[in-house]
Amino acid sequence: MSVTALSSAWRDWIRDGLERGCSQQQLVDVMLQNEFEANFARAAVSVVALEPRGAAAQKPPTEPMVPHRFPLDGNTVPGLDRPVQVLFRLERPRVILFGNILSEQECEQIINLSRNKVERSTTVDNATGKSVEHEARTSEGTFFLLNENELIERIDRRLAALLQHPIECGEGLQILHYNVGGEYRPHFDYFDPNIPGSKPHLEERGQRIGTLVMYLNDVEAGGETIFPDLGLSVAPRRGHGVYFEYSDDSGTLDPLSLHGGAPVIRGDKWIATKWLRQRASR
Ligand SMILES: O=C(O)CCC(=O)C(=O)O
Ligand SMILES: [Fe+2]
Repeated sequence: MSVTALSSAWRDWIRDGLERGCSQQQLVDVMLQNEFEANFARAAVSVVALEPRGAAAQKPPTEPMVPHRFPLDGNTVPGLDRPVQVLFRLERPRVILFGNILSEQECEQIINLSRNKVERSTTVDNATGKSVEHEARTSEGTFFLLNENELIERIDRRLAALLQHPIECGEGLQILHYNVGGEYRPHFDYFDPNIPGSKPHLEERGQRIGTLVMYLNDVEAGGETIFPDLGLSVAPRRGHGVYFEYSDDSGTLDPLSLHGGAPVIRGDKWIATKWLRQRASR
């Protein structure tokens, strides 16, 4: 199945690409790699190319994106290289639990590639924007660059098609490992625009707009992803992933997206997180 609807993220991506000097054909080629239908991709690029500059600023705020981004035929998401299921969906804020995003083997492979690389996790310092260790985040972690190897490339492509967001506008996969007692206390994933430390991040790639937390193993007890203000907790299950959004098309941030990783009670917990950004690196 091909993608036949243009999200605002793709529209912004086309506009940015044109401003950076990419040819229309280069942009169309990337869209084809991301499962867009050829005529649609060509039309979309030429329409955006004809829009007056600064149109983004004049665009009226639109409704928060709605689940039609995931055209459902039955309860699986079509157009991917494996049958990803939708297990539950909350409309506002958007929270979707997907099943079967990753195979058992892919989960194992990611854990094995990460086991010797993980280091104590950090958080973004409010004042400086630098990464610092913090008691609120007692996990260890590592990153993969976009398309770092064949496995990560396959997964990044799948996630771009699933979330209908260009690969370049995603951050590299982050891997986290929590031992017993390890947790990530409730926090927002978006950069708080009122905090000086957010500035370099916002200038570089814009705001974060959504998060997909994928579970790489089953956890014997604890380790749920919790949304305290929604009264929602998601139990980790290998291959599943919980996706949530916190910024609508007009850039309004949603504090209901407060979330965390509850302490692991028994066993350990491995996750892979994909953060979506408004734009690619400049
Ligand atoms: O551990 C979890 O379930 C949540 C992780 C998380 O919030 C994050 O990586 O930003
Ligand atoms: Fe988070």
